[in-house]
Amino acid sequence: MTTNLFIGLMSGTSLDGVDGVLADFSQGAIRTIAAAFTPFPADLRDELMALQAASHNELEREALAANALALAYADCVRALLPSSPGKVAAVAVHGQTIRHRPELGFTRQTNNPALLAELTGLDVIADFRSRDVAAGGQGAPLVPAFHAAAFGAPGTARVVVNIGGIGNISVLHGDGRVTGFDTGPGNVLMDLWIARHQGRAYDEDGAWAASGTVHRPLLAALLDEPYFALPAPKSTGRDLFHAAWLDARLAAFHDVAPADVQATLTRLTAVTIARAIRDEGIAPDAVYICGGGAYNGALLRAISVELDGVMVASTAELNVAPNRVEALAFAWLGWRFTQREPGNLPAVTGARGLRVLGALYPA
Ligand SMILES: Nc1ncnc2c1ncn2[C@@H]1O[C@H](COP(=O)(O)OP(=O)(O)OP(=O)(O)O)[C@@H](O)[C@H]1O
Ligand SMILES: CC(=O)N[C@H]1[C@@H]2OC[C@@H](O2)[C@@H](O)[C@@H]1O[C@H](C)C(=O)O
Repeated sequence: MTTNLFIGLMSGTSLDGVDGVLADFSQGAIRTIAAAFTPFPADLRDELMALQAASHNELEREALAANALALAYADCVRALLPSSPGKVAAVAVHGQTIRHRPELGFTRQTNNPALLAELTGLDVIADFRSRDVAAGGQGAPLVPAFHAAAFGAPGTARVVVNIGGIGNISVLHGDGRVTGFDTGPGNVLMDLWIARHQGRAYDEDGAWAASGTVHRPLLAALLDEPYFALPAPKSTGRDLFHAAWLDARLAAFHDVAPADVQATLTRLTAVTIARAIRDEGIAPDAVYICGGGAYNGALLRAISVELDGVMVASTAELNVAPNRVEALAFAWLGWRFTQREPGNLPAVTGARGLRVLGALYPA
């Protein structure tokens, strides 16, 4: 019997591991049944990081990394299956973005969906972005359609902000329109800086940033990046916001203390998100944050300050834990694929039209 039970798997630009959810989309509802997180083994994380830029023998190394990635995805599926009340219709898997160049006509989410189908015995739906790019779109962000379905309230203007490695906003206008784009760095630069100075993967609750002071001239230099002023549709990734990008801008600021740099990078994320929201010209009832950045108290406080007077909360207020939203979005996109319903929003990605997103690897 076919069910509306889907597993969604997301491994994003933070390169921390795989977020998975088991969800039920019966009768138009969006219900999370279980969630799991499978961290990447250190060697896989290192290799996926190395594959973000041109390097030696990368064709073979990408293929091997894709195989290892499929093993991590299969582990996450195995952690979820015991919670399933019935047969899972499909696993919808994002893959790992290693290159995102829509302006050149491609985006690459490395993956081995055939191996994942083999390992799980389940239908696997993969490669959600390339059809939108083929239709002239950015292929990203894709979550706005899901944000509208899950968090939209007719007549109410809301903004949903995903703060992963990269940040992206979904603007749910009161009249039903949905707009959105990538704002720029989410956690990626903060993660990089704390790893370099303290050997930690991220700044827990933003405590290190909170111990420092924002350096205004450095903030201005960072905000000078042309990406921030580009009109939508636009999307970005580690292709632009990487260590060399940061180091080039820090070169003139050698005397700034590391904690002050962290405070400034945290403020950069807050300012770019707040400006993006303000530039949409709406007065939202509330701004809801999801993604790992929702667990960074210093960042949330900075966003509140920048959006003076607007309520800032996490999507937990809308009954979805912030770290489950993206995986749930891909489960939903998988369900849309099986219904042959479009997953993209041309107003967001710039594609020529609505498209069914994904490709099926049968069980
Ligand atoms: N307790 C916490 N305190 C501060 N930051 C946190 C915390 N938990 C998670 N994060 C941040 O969230 C990041 C992971 O976020 P998430 O899983 O949403 O990103 P992603 O899905 O990989 O990225 P993207 O959405 O760009 O594809 C971590 O790298 C870290 O920077
Ligand atoms: C190319 C790519 O992988 N983009 C990711 C990345 O991470 C956040 C932001 O940049 C967003 O554009 C997208 O992910 C989410 C899930 C999206 O497509 O909506």
